[in-house]
Amino acid sequence: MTIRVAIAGARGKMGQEAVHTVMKNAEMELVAVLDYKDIGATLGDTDIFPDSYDVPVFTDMEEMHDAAEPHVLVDLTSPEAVYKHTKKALELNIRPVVGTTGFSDDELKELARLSEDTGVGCIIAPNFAVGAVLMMKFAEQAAKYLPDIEIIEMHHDQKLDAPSGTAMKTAHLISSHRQTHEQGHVHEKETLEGARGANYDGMRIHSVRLPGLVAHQQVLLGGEGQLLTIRHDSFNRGSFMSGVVLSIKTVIKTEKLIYGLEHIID
Ligand SMILES: NC(=O)C1=CN([C@@H]2O[C@H](COP(=O)(O)OP(=O)(O)OC[C@H]3O[C@@H](n4cnc5c(N)ncnc54)[C@H](OP(=O)(O)O)[C@@H]3O)[C@@H](O)[C@H]2O)C=CC1
Ligand SMILES: O=C(O)C1=N[C@H](C(=O)O)C[C@H](O)C1
Repeated sequence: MTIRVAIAGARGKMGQEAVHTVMKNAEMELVAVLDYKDIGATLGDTDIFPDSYDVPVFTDMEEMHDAAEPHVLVDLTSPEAVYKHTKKALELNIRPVVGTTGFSDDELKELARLSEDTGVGCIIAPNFAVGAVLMMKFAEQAAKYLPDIEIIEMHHDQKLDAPSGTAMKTAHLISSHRQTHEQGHVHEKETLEGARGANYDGMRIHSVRLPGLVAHQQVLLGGEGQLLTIRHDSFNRGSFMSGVVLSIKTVIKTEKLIYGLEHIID
């Protein structure tokens, strides 16, 4: 069966890479693009893609569903749009593969419930790069032995959400093996607000935003006289594409919400 794929956010940095990836994949067909702006009738009408990319563009998901009948919606948009898109897709029986970050815990719970109720599979992957998933898993394991942890995530300066979805997911995984405890000195006091970063169960998360960066994270685990640093770098957005392809192929066989690529990689 050819998997009929739609992409939301196709004009973006990740979206462009995903468009080319799906177009090149023999097991998939890019049948539609969802945008919120009028960018022309097809992707080829934009300056970004070759004229030959005659993929229809829709601004309404229901219209897209009726006309293009996609099996999967890959969402690479913005924290503002993603919850609404994912919910709507589940209601329309389109399986979401979501790379967009910035969900609240309540939104994730609500989408998991909706996916379970409808039996429509959904994959939400805060990071599609296999190396990043390994970094998170290694940190999760190491936290059992070195529970004092600070996460430093570093991204390009166009990123809208902070902390990154990867940092949030890392903290979430680690917290399952680490007793909640405050770190640093009990009388510690910030003389400049934010100096100690965000507090997740006592773990600190620091977000760096600079031009030139793509996506990078270090997990620092401190112990008596020692420091373990687990680091991952994505130098380009090609690093995420094998995870996008795997997620599209997996979501088709899934009937519930899966949060994190670690649940689907071998
Ligand atoms: N899971 C993963 O591995 C990765 C996830 N990401 C995440 O993916 C998301 C996109 O990242 P990136 O490509 O860098 O961001 P970009 O800003 O480059 O791209 C987002 C695109 O989505 C468009 N967009 C915004 N709202 C809508 C909407 N309602 N419908 C359709 N399109 C919309 C934007 O259009 P306009 O600019 O005109 O508003 C833009 O073209 C982010 O949340 C980022 O954190 C990024 C890399 C890897
Ligand atoms: O915005 C990005 O670029 C990225 N976003 C994801 C995140 O928030 O973790 C994944 C990756 O870090 C790149």
